[in-house]
Amino acid sequence: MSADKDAMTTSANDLVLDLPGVIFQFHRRQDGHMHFSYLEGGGRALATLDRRQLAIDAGGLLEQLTGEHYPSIMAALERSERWQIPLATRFRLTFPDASPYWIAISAKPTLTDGGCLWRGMMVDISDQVAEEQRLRKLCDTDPLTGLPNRRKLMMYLTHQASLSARHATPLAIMMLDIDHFKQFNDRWGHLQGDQVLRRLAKHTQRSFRCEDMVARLGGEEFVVVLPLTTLDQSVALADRLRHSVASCDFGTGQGEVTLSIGLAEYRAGETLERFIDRADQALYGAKGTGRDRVSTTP
Ligand SMILES: Nc1nc2c(ncn2[C@@H]2O[C@H](COP(=O)(O)OP(=O)(O)OP(=O)(O)O)[C@@H](O)[C@H]2O)c(=O)[nH]1
Repeated sequence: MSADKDAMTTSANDLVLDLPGVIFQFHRRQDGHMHFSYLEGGGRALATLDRRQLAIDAGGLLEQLTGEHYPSIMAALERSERWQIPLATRFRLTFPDASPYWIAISAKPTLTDGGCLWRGMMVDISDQVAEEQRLRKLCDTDPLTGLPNRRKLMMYLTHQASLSARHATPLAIMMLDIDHFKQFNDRWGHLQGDQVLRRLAKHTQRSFRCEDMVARLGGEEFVVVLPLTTLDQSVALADRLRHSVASCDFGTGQGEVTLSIGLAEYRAGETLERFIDRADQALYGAKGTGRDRVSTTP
């Protein structure tokens, strides 16, 4: 028999060991007991799993390995069993001292006397998820400063505004703009201008708590979202930032960079456009009354 023919007649049992994932049969009894009655395949994740334990009782180990994803896996099993629809979900497997694996699972349910049996496969999608995360970060990040961009800002602000409206908690935003930046660029050059934008981004981020988001709206305009902060509190924070920036050397000497800052506190029910516009109007108020100042009014 030729080598080609040998390769074609390889049995399914041999093939399964070389799969880049696993095929399985998983049973859940009505009393909640779960086990894998079959689990074979290749791939990095399977090598680290305690298959003997999973064959006897999978519940504890699954809960331990999937952590915060465990409830959503259980909910997906529940839906699949109740409606007899294919199980299709993804989850993270976490092992001590190793990076987590992302696994996609796809299986067909069959009702049995004592519960439900799923037959299907699990595939390691860690590389794909890492790529998705890289692309998402790229979509959400301003390339010059590394700060969240307008898209990310709007998503965060939408979430914070809804929390503020639901819990009646304060939410403020700070709109900041470098004064006479055109003159700065003209005098020191565009590259030095870029350097100022990068350093100001870092400086501003370091000045706030991690739940406050500093984003670049575009040009020399930045926004800081301040959850659980009233207008009065935001005035104090803005003044502190303004003073620290004015006394900082961004590479061309102290006092070369100053900020005008506009502030607004969210009013439940108003649109985000209106909220941002009020902060913008306040910023124009600060520009119109001399710059290097903080304003809450147009
Ligand atoms: N270096 C650099 N400059 C930028 C960037 N984005 C916008 N600018 C410059 O920022 C300047 C903004 O100018 P203006 O809108 O006239 O505002 P301004 O000169 O700061 O004046 P006021 O805001 O009224 O104090 C323009 O010269 C833009 O070219 C950037 O990414 N890098």
